[in-house]
Order: sequence, then C-alpha cells, then structure tokens
Amino acid sequence: MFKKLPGDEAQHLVTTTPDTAVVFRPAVLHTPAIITVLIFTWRLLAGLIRLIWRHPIAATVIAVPAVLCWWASWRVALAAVTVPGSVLIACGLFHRALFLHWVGWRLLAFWRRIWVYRRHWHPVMTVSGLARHVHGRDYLPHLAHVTCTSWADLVTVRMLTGQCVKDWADRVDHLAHGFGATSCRVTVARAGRLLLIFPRRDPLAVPLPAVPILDEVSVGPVEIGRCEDGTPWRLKVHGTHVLVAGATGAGKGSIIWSTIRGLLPAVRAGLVQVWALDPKRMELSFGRSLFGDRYAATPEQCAELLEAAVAVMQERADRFAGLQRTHTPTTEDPFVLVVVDEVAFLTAYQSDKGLKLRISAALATLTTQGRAVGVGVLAALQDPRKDVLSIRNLFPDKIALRLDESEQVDMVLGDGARDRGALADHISPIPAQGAGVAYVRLETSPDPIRVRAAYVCDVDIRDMVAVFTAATPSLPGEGA
Ligand SMILES: Nc1ncnc2c1ncn2[C@@H]1O[C@H](COP(=O)(O)OP(=O)(O)OP(=O)(O)O)[C@@H](O)[C@H]1O
Repeated sequence: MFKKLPGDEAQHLVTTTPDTAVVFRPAVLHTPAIITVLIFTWRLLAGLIRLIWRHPIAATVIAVPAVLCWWASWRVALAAVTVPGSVLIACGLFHRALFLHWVGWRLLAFWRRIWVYRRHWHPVMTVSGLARHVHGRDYLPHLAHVTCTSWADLVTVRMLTGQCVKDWADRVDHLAHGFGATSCRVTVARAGRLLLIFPRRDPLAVPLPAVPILDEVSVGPVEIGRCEDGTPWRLKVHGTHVLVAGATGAGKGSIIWSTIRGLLPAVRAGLVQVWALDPKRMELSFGRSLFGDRYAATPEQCAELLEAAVAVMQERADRFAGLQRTHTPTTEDPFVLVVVDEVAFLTAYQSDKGLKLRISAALATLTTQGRAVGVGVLAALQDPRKDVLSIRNLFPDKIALRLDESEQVDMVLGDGARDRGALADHISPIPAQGAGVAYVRLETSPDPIRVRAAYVCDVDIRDMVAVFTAATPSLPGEGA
C-alpha cells in the first residue's frame, strides 16, 4: 500500500568522519506499517477535533448543510443555508457595526491568522531571532490568538520560556515588515503573553476638526482629539502636570488650544482659571481675552505670573493642611492651569540669569507641589534635552508629537517607550498627515498610546473668545 514509509530514507544514510574511513550507519528499527497508519489516523482525528474546538462556528456552518443534505435532501440544506445567509446580508446592509462586530472582524481575523501570521510565523520568528534551535529542535513562540479591529490586527503571543518583553520590543521592525505592516507595537497581555498590535490602516491620517464646546461643565479629563482605536482622547489636566514636546510645526498649539477649549465651560463657570505664559507671543496671544490679566509674555511678566501661581499654591497648602489631601474645584478655589508655550525660552534660552533662576524655581515648585492643591502645569517645548528642561521628569504625563531624532522619544516618554512602538520620529512632517499626531505615556501605563489632537483653527479661537466674552461680562483676571 505504501511504497515508502517515513524513516525509510534513514536506513540509507551513511556518514563518515572527514579524515578517516570510519563509517557510521544508523541502526534502523522497522516499524510495522499498521502502527504508522494508526499514528497517522490518530493525528488526523486529533487535528479534526482541535479544528472543531477552535472554530466551532465555522465547523457548524460547514457541517449542518452537509448533514442535512445527507439526512433530508439538498433542498432542505439549501434552505438552511439561504435563510441565515439572507439574515446576515440584511444585517450587513442595515446594521453594519453589529455585522462587523459579530461576523466581519471574526472572519477577517480567521483569514489573517491563516494567511498572514501562521504562514509567515516560522520564517519571521527564525530570521528575527525570536525562535531558538536547541539540540536539533526548533522552538517557536506560540501564536495564540488573532483578533481584528477596524484598524489593526491584535496578535496574542506566548513567549518562549526565558524570553522577556525587551527581546520582542527590540525586534518590532522585523515583526512589522515580516507580517506586512507599517509598524508594530508590543504590550504585555499577562505573564508570559504579549499583545502585538499591527495597524492595517492609519485612522489618524485625516485632520480632526475642533471638538464642539459642550454645555457640560467639567474639569477634565477633557476631550481633545481621538485615539488610534477610535475612542475619544481625553486629557487629564486636573491632578497632574502635562509636558508636550514636538518639533516646530508638530502641532503643540492644537493640544494647548484643544485643552483650553475643553475647559472653557468650566472657566465660564468659575471652576477653572487658565494662566497663560506666551514668551513667543504667537500662540496664546491670539485668544488673549480668555485669560484676562493672567497673561504674560515678557520674561519678567512670566516670572511674576509663575510666582503668583506659587503664592496661590502655598496659600492653599497652608489652608488645606490637615483638612484635605486632594483638591475639589470650587469657585473659591478653582483649578489653576498654568499653560506655558515654549518653556525653553524661559529656562535654557533665557540670558538673564536671575530671571532664569526665578522661573526655574517657580516651575519646579509648581510641578512638585501643585497638583494636590489644584494647580497644574501644561508646558510645551521643542527640544526635550535635559539641559533645556531639567525638570522634565517632574511631569507625570508626557506627550511626544513629531520629534527630529529617535533618541528624543525616550527623553520625552521615558525609557523603552520607542522600543514599545512610540515612533514619534517617524510621524509625517506634512501638516495634513502628521501635525497633532502624538504618542502619550500616562503616569498609570507604560504603554504609549497613539493619538491625534483636534485642530483648533484661528476661526475656532475667535469663536471661543466671542462665546466666552459674551457669557462673561467681567473677565476672569479682574480682581486677581
Ligand atoms: N491637530 C492638527 N491637525 C492638523 N493640522 C494641524 C494640527 N495642528 C497643527 N496643524 C497644522 O500645522 C501647523 C503648525 O502647527 P502649530 O503652530 O500648532 O505647531 P507648533 O508645534 O506649535 O509649532 P511651533 O513650535 O513652530 O510654534 C498649523 O499651522 C496647522 O496648519
């Protein structure tokens, strides 16, 4: 029946050492054909059971018509296929999101698991160095699960015993190109398991219009754009400090203005005050009337405004001591957000040493003690090096817009952020594609999130000023 059984070739193998006539001939134990047949049948059955166990829906879809065809007639089988098929098509036409959730993404995941990941798994793991070859055996990380969302494939992997996240994070380029994606991000799913994110398309490729001003009064987190997974990007400002770094034209202004826009109802209600430091005089001056007399442009004014914020902070700390440990915004003690555009002008590039010291000391005091008493700092800068902003580590939350050099990514977001996929140096310099696109690393999570800030254009800022001044006859600065 079988002309050749597995193992037959081995008996013809002959090896010799190169320099002697010693001949090695392997001892071949003849296995009876029936045992081989039994082993193969067992493997086939086990594979079938595994397939049904892993893909019960697909198995049912194939098995039910086949059984009906055999049991009843082909007409019954056809009816059994047509009725649910029509329901699915109707669902796809009239309720696309539901169809995609229950059917579309699952089918796509099934297909991509087989066609993209399973097919290329062995070569990609071997070439990237994530597989191991020990005593003649290949050990591959296990491809556990593939799910698809509207924009990415989420691949769960069981690492080889002894591997660590860094082994994978160091090879994100190999993985991305190996599986035909433009990038790959690595996050920890649980002990020994990783989630690899391979984007299929860029949901942030198109600029976002300014978020509408809500009626609801909120101190945050404020919606300022969109995350890569399609959910709103909400930035927490109350109870933290935020550092925004990005090269010139990266879109720092859109983060600052979107934040102010989101806080506007609370500013109107007196629960928030925005104090603006605008040493470049280009960004915040545009909506100057929103800040009243809490606006500073020259270094002297900036130093005074920062010291005034420190005074507010210390006065509150004296009052709250022993009574409360967190701040709740009220009209008497509103949340104070100190917005600093291009903070390096006030620190590294400041020629007056006295002013530089005063400003640095005030910023350090605010960022170390401000958040518990309701004083937060939102600072933007172009150059994230330590000698430019020595206190960058005092900002719990960091945002990296487009950066010029790859080393700057870890300077802003912290060690290992770039390895985990925060490719801020790869963001497009074309404003329509890349301005406002950023990676965020929050105090609470080591995994960088890709986001895009909504673009608040000049007309939007003018509207904000008009709405604000119409609703607030006496500006917030009066009496401060
Ligand atoms: N979120 C955004 N979406 C789309 N386009 C944007 C966005 N933000 C900014 N832009 C575009 O990019 C240009 C530069 O933006 P912006 O002035 O905010 O950058 P910046 O980082 O503040 O630069 P600089 O440091 O030189 O002031 C804007 O004129 C606008 O055309």
